[in-house]
Amino acid sequence: MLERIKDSFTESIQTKIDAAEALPESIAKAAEMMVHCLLGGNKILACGNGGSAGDAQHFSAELLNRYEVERPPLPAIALTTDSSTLTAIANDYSYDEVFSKQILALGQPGDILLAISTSGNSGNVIKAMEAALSRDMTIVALTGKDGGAMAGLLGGGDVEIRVPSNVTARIQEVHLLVIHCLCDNIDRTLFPQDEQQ
Ligand SMILES: O=C(CO)[C@@H](O)[C@H](O)[C@H](O)[C@H](O)COP(=O)(O)O
Ligand SMILES: [Zn+2]
Repeated sequence: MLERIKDSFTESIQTKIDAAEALPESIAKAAEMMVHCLLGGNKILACGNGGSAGDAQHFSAELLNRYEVERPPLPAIALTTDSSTLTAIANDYSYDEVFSKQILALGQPGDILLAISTSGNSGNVIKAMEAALSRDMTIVALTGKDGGAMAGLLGGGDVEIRVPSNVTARIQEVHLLVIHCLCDNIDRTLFPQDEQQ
């Protein structure tokens, strides 16, 4: 078991080293899109399943509260938290529509969907992307593996941040780092401070 634990650390570190080579440009582009969105008075909607639902909530909490810099709250909504809405949509329609119906209600042109899936194949995240596109929103997709069906839905104005790994847990571990990089970029672009490095 000790060996398995050490192997998990090694694998996680290696995935982050690989991601540090592959992802900075797409993370910077996503952060730029988010800054532009927020400066325009728009908001960011986030969704995902399981661990990725936690990531969506982690992201919205950093924006609504704060990341590292003292600054005003920024507008973001995790679509994963309202159990009444989620159960009603899943019960009356289908689980695939739990995010898309919320986006059709709340999404405005210029808003961003942060769509998180390690496989890129979660049906409700795919439907969320379709709903976002129908609302003239742009998409930042956090994926892994081969990008799945999500990769094929993205247009030129969207960005995919695909973690170079086939292991769900390792991909999730990098997704969290990517989310913190996005928050850091947003903070430092919108609220530059002398004492920041
Ligand atoms: O956290 C984990 C696995 O580490 C799980 O809860 C995982 O997020 C769930 O199985 C998700 O349903 C996987 O969905 P996805 O990443 O393929 O979109
Ligand atoms: Zn997990």
